[in-house]
Amino acid sequence: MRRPQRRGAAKQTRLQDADEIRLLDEWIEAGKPLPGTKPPPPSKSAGAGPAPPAAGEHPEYSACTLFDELPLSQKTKDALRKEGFTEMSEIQRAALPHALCGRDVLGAAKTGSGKTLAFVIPVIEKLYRERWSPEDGVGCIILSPTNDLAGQIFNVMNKVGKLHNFSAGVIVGKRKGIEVEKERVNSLNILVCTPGRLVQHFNETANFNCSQLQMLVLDEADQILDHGFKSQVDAIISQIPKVRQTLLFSATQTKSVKDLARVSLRDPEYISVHEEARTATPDTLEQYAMIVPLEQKLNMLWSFIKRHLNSKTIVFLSSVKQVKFVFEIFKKLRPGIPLKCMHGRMRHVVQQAIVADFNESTSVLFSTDLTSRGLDIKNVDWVVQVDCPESIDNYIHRVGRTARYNKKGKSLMFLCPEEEAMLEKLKATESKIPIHIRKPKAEQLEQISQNIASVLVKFPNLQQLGKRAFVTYLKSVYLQKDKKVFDLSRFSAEQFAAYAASLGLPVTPTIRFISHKKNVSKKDMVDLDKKQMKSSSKPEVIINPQVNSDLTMGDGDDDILYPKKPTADANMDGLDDVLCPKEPATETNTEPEKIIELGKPSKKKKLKINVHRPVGTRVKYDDEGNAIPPLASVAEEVASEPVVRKDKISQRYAEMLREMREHDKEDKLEHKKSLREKKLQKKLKLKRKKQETEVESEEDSSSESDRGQDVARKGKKRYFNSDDEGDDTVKDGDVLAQQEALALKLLSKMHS
Ligand SMILES: Nc1ncnc2c1ncn2[C@@H]1O[C@H](COP(=O)(O)OP(=O)(O)OP(=O)(O)O)[C@@H](O)[C@H]1O
Repeated sequence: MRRPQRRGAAKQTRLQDADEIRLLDEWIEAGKPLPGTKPPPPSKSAGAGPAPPAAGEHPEYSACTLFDELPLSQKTKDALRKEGFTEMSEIQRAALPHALCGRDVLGAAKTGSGKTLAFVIPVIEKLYRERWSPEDGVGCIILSPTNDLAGQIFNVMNKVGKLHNFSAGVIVGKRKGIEVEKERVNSLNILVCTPGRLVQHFNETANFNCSQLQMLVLDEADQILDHGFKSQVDAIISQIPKVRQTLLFSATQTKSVKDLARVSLRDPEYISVHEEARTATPDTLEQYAMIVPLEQKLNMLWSFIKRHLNSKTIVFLSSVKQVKFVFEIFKKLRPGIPLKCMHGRMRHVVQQAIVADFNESTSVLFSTDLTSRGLDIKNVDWVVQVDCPESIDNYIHRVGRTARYNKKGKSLMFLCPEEEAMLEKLKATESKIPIHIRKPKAEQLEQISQNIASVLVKFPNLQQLGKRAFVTYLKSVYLQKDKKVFDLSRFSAEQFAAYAASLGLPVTPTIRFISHKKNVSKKDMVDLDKKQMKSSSKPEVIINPQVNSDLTMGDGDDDILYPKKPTADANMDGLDDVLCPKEPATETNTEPEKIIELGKPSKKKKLKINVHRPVGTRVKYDDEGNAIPPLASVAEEVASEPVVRKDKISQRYAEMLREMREHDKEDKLEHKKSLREKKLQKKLKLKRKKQETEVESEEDSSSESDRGQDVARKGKKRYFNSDDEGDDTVKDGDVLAQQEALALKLLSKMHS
């Protein structure tokens, strides 16, 4: 019962579709723009909505401004409206009318201007009007240079084509799951893929057939037609029909006839909507460049991030190793904002997760050029190019990750003084890049080399990564084609050493590939390594004095790292956001890990006194608590002279001798004085005693007349007192005679 009903509904739909397709074909044919024409500037009434066409009437669509005014299927229009796309961008207005009527298009427009819809819509409409069904196999191939960009295009395709019945698939990543893919690839109508993976299917998948292909699209066409993809693109072209529609899009389009001949374009419409524009980059983008010595780049990057904690930032570095190293190190130092990293060595699912996460959060994404093209991430505030872009095109694509689709954005590029030729190229009139030079003050830089060195001590595997980051950076410069900009021979051995030190490395890694260079001799490098090995395990950063003085030259208004409060003037020149960024995010831990935590644990040590210390080797300390070796305090701090000066030492010895003699003299005088005092005391004592005796004898003589019984009593007593002096016995002679007489009397009585 239900089956006939369903069949009936399907038939009804088919009939409706057929009617719509017939109408669309007529409309497209009747209103198609003349070859080589551009749409006129949008009229003031644009956006008011389409006037309903009268029956049988086919309104002009080559000059329209709304998607609804285009000869598109109702399903596509409905999907576009649901996704919020109503008004067309410039490239869409210019490219869609030509593409819809089946012409080949070579489209160029600034980054973030909506090129994706300019090719996705014609793809869907073409297959719809050709009444393509799943059984018809591959009808369209879209080539993208990277997995992520292919995924992004596939998502747009899904949104715009969600009401249609086509099957579409994204073919990217590694070989994992390829067997399942081989079984399904022939039933997909639209393939979004990287060139390599498509060639793989041509080579390995039985019955893989693209003989019915209607359309070939190359996004980032200049890159896909470049050397890197040459053999793959040639292989693909050889496998697909010559009669097809071809669309090529990029922000930096190839004009090479050779390239175009390879993809056999037929009378292509060259649509470059911003050719006459004042700038090659979005008008809403503010662009800055700073001259930063190689060894100061990390300090500068750290200082920038610390001062823009509320900004979503993409940081471009030139190699995977550098991305990994800077990401890991900064993560350990904790700037106070979430950090992410992205490079080609990650699995595709991980890349997807990172992009999705970065899309939603305010964070810093360290990346290689993997994300420099096409990636459409919401609300990126800053693009920072730590390493010089390899070309102007590369610069345009990198900065194009911000200021997308009329949104504001800013970019900052660090250039080594040796790479200033790139600045000249960018500033050349034909480049059309309005870039401003900013000279940061030296005090704006937070020096983090020592902190990095401490992290490396704690995490030896990071030291290995640091070495590799150092080597791969130099290698990437060495391998660049543009020698006017990239020339390692302009760097001195000292600069390499300072750069290594800025990465926290204790010694400069060996750089074999530049040992043959003229002005960086092998001897220089070896000498430098030896010097560093001898001097200390913590390398010192050598700052080029010329560059350092340049850094201090900036005036206050150039301030990117130390933004000021907005002033009327700042607002006038559009620098307000640079000068006064948003308040830092409130993070629980915004401070970098202390060096102590990163290095060895700090324990309070007990003060030990070395009793076995040889005499004269006592350690002295300066005002900041640094140990001074004996006699070092007399050394003069003149870098060009010997640290310890002999004449100063002998002068100091003479002074010490004079001081000692003076002390000796004083000591002797002191000693003499104390001796004299002791003698005096003794003398005084004797004198006092003598005086007392004299007083006593005077008393005796003065009372001689009254003595009577008292004298006898005193005499008796004094006699037995042996302590009395001799003089007294003489004075007591009478008493003795009396006693002798008494004794004789008693004796005679006894005998009788
Ligand atoms: N007509 C439109 N209306 C509103 N938003 C649009 C429109 N067209 C495109 N956009 C939005 O503009 C953003 C940039 O579009 P898209 O990624 O296609 O730019 P692009 O020109 O391909 O940039 P790139 O050169 O960097 O690859 C996307 O977020 C997209 O959704």
